Amino acid sequence: MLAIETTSLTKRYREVVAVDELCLQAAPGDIYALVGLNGAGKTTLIRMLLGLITPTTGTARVLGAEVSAGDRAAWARTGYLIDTPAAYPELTVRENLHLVARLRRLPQPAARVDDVIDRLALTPYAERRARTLSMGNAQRLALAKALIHGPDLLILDEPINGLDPAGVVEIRTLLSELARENGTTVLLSSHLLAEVARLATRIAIIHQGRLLHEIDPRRLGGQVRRRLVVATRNDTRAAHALAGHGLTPEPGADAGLVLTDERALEHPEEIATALVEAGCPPTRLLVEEEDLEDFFLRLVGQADA
Ligand SMILES: Nc1ncnc2c1ncn2[C@@H]1O[C@H](COP(=O)(O)OP(=O)(O)OP(=O)(O)O)[C@@H](O)[C@H]1O
Repeated sequence: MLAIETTSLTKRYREVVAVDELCLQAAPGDIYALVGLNGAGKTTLIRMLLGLITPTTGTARVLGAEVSAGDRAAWARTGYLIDTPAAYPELTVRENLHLVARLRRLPQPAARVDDVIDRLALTPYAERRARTLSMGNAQRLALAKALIHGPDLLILDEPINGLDPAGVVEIRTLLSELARENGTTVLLSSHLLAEVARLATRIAIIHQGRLLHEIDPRRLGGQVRRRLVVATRNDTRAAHALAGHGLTPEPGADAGLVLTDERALEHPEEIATALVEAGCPPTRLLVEEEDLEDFFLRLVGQADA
């Protein structure tokens, strides 16, 4: 059974198509990341998955059941964080969490609250009023509320916004553990692409409401562009020598030469040897790889062209 499955899911607001015939699938234990420019449709998708808005056409299934507003069974197994972290400002962190535990009618609420405070490193702030929390700790409290009932599915809109670098690492570790050890499925949206590349098991690039590309980050290496950057003291001579070996050097943006020939990328040492033999040894030789950000911008740019 899939944790999330959408079939031609579409949401229109008058002339705006916020989500357009979207077909996505996330398996249990996936950390599925949605990335896209502002207005790409990520939040609209998340709201449909949570039953907060109804699709114009198409369907969404979550944990095996079609999403419908007010479905308590699905709500009991799902945790979510959307919009700005909302907590009762005058209540303490612990009181806020007790309230959620009571609303969800959890057995042994005090133990659950202690456990989630500990998991999210909120112990030093447990007796602080929510309004006095820093943005990062407010975000931790919001995550604690999403996690308190041990959900099978976590839906998180921008969960690492506002966290400091240490906080980002903590949340990454926590989400990875939940997915790996408990089989929790995590669907998240984020603009922090470097972080997404580390955390996610699948990445969906959403553009103008459509699924532009789906990536397995472990195989990103097979999909991104690579190039060999060579610097020498005499680029004209070096270019001539490399062309003599059947290669196609291009001038680099600043200086030096750029090669994209497969042979050059696989065997940069042959390039070094050829340049030494031609009397212009490399002062720099580096295989550069597009990162997720470059890859994302290139795909989005191509889609708009
Ligand atoms: N209630 C609404 N009424 C009209 N248009 C809307 C509504 N909600 C969203 N939209 C439009 O739908 C499109 C998708 O918006 P959405 O908020 O889902 O994007 P997003 O990918 O979450 O963006 P961001 O990264 O900025 O949060 C945008 O063009 C937005 O203006």
